[in-house]
This record gives sequence, structure tokens and C-alpha cells, in this order.
Amino acid sequence: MLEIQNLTKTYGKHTALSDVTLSAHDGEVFGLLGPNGAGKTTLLRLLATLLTPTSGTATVAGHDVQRDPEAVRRVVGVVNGGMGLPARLTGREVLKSFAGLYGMSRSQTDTRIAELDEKLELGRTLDVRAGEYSTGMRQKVVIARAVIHDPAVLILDEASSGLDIFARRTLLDFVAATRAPGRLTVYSTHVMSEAEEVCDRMAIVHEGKLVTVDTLGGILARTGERNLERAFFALLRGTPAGGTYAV
Ligand SMILES: Nc1ncnc2c1ncn2[C@@H]1O[C@H](COP(=O)(O)OP(=O)(O)OP(=O)(O)O)[C@@H](O)[C@H]1O
Repeated sequence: MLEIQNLTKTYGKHTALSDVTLSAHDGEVFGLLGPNGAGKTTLLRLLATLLTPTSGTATVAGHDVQRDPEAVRRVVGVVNGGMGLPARLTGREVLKSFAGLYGMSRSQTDTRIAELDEKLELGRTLDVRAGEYSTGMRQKVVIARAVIHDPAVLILDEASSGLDIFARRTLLDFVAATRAPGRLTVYSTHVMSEAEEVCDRMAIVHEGKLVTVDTLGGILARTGERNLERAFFALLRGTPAGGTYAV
């Protein structure tokens, strides 16, 4: 569902992502973990066709991000930290306008909004103007907007940041519920407990390089640690500065 080969992105002289090769499969919630500046956002923006690779390739649901970005955009939904909402529109109006961009009919749109209302517990958020939203309300509508067209691939970049425990719980339950045949969710976070809970497999990136890709069980077994946070530090300690990593 996601095939990444030798993907590299440089900004001027700075290499944000270096020679990353990995694949994520149909039916998975796939985690992308790493400290600040590791290259997670860069990788996700490359997959969402918001950036172009310096070298290497990536295909999303069979579509090459460079050769067919339009097709990639049709099958992905993206949530990232910097997404705002028009202050004067209600959540429902935001969702309807996005549904229109995807060519959804009025009845398809109403059905989908009702589904998302249930899954994301949108409630009164739908009929309040975005300018009056709390962080949690805003993030729920941003997520609903990203999935209004029911994309096969959902990309969430640090989607839980700033959320209180109620909104975070709704988000994590929603992410877990995206696990289905024909679907892939890529979930980037630096919160290890979130990855432990929702990710089937995860890639750890550090300083633009891939450190490992494995299941939680595999990572714990390999490092001999009792939780992901400890394993994460053990793996980062074990990586040679500027060297190559065993994946
Ligand atoms: N537009 C840009 N121009 C120059 N350098 C950039 C640009 N975007 C990112 N970088 C650098 O590339 C590296 C990777 O950044 P990226 O945002 O992908 O990391 P991240 O893992 O998402 O981190 P964070 O969790 O802090 O968002 C960082 O060193 C960052 O400073």
C-alpha cells in the first residue's frame, strides 16, 4: 500500500531525510516515531505530494508521488499541525465545502457527516463557527475534513498535539477503528504510549535516517526493554553517528 525506496530530501545543504526504504501494508496502522527534527514531517509531506523528493521513489496505493501526484491526492487524507479552519464557517459548512471539492453528492455528504459525527463525537461542534472552537473541537473537524472522502490512506502528523485527554481518547479510538482491509493509516507521533496502543508496526527515524521498522513485540524483544520508550532510547543509543543502521 505504501512503498518507499531510497527516499532522500535535502533543504539546501541540510539532509532532512536520507535514503529511507520501507513499506507499509494494507490493513495496518503504521507508526512513524522520532524526536523533534527527525524527519517525520518531511517524510509525510513527501507522501502527501506537498514536497518533491530530492531522490528516490514513493508510491501510495500504487500511485507514484512524482509521476501521478493527482492520483495520490485523491486516495490520501492528511492531517498536520498547521491546518487552520475558516473562522466564520461552522464545522458542517467546512465539511460540506470539502465534500463538494471531491465531487460528493448532497446525500453522500449528509450520510458521511452523520458517520463522522458518530465516530468522532462531533456533536455541537458541527454547528458552531470554527472561530469559537477549542483546540480539541478544531482538531476533530480537521480530521473529519481529511477523511470526508473516505480515503484509503490516512496520514496523521502529530495529530494529538495540544489535545486534552478526552479529545486524545476520541482520536486514538478513531485511529484504531481505521484498521481495515484496503486501508492504511500512517500515524506520526513522539508520544510512545500512543504508538504502543494503536500501531501494528512502526518505523523509528532519527536525524533523517531509518533506525528500524518492526512490531512493538519485535522492538521489545530485540532491545530486551519492557516498554517502547526504553526501547526507543536503546535503539537510538545503538545507532552510530553518521553511520548506517541495521533495519
Ligand atoms: N523548509 C525547510 N527548510 C530547511 N530545513 C528544514 C525545512 N523543513 C524542515 N527542515 C529541517 O529538516 C529536519 C527535519 O524536519 P522535520 O520537520 O521533517 O522533522 P520532524 O521529525 O517532523 O520534527 P518535529 O517533530 O519537530 O516536527 C529538521 O532539521 C528541520 O529543521
